Amino acid sequence: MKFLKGHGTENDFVIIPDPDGEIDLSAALVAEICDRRTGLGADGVLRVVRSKVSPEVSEQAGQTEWFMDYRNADGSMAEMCGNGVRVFARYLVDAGLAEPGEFGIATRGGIRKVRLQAEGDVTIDMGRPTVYGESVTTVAGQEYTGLHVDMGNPHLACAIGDPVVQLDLTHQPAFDPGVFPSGVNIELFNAVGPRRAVMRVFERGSGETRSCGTGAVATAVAAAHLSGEVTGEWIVEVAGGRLTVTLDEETSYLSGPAVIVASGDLTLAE
Ligand SMILES: N[C@@H](CCC[C@H](N)C(=O)O)C(=O)O
Repeated sequence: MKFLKGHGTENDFVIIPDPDGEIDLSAALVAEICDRRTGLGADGVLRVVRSKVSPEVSEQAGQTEWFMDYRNADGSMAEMCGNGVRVFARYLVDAGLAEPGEFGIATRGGIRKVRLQAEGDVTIDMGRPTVYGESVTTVAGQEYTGLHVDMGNPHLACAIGDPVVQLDLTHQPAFDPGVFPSGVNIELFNAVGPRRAVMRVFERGSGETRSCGTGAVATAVAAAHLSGEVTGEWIVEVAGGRLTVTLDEETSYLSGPAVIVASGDLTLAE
C-alpha cells in the first residue's frame, strides 16, 4: 500500500491514495496505522478516493472528482476535518491530480471549496457554522461552559479563565451525551487580544492534538460571540502553529500551511 505523511499546523495525517476504491480500510487497520509507537503514527487517515466510486458521497460526485474519506486515530469516521481537507488538497496538487487554483473536495459533511497555489497556504471555505446553545464540559475536575458549534462535525468551544497551557488534557473531558450523542470535539481557549485566541483541543476519536481546523473555526465563532463582533478575521494559535479564520455573514474561511513530509510503501505485518 502506498502512503504519504502530511500535516497542517502539526495536525498530522497518513494519506492513502486509493483512486478506485479498492482498499478495505477497517477501523482496526486505521488504529494500527495511527498508533504512534507500533504504527506510522498520526491523528487520522485521509483515504484519497474518487467520488464516483464512493457510494457515501454519490450525490456530490457530479461536482467533485475526489472524496476525502477521513478517519480518526481510533478508526472512527468523522464528517469533516478542516486541516485534513487542507492537507488533502495539497496532496492532490503536488501529485498532479488537481490544478492549483480553486476546486471542491467531497466530505461526509458536504463539499468544501479549497483555494491554493503550487506553494503556500491553503484556504478552505468551511461553510456557515451552525450555532446552538451553551453546554458544559468537565476537564480535570473543573467545569467549563462553552458554545455548541456545528462545523459539519460537533464542537464545544469554551472560553476559560485559566491559561490553557496549564490544563491537564490527558483524559477525555466529560460532556453531556444528551447534547452530543455522537461525541464532540472540545476546544478550550483564552481570548488574548483583539481577534486572537490561544486554543487547545481534545478531539473526538484522536485525543489531544496539536491543531484542529474545524475547532479553530468553532473557537473563532465562540470568541466572536463573546466579543459581540460576529464578522472579521481571527488568529487562532494552536500548539502546532497559527491558523487564520475569517467569519462573514454567509460563511467561514480557514487558512494556514499544509505540507507533505514523507512517502513510502506500507507492508502490513502478519
Ligand atoms: N482535526 C480535524 C477534525 C477531525 C475530526 C474530529 N476528530 C471529529 O471526530 O469530528 C480538523 O482539523 O478539523
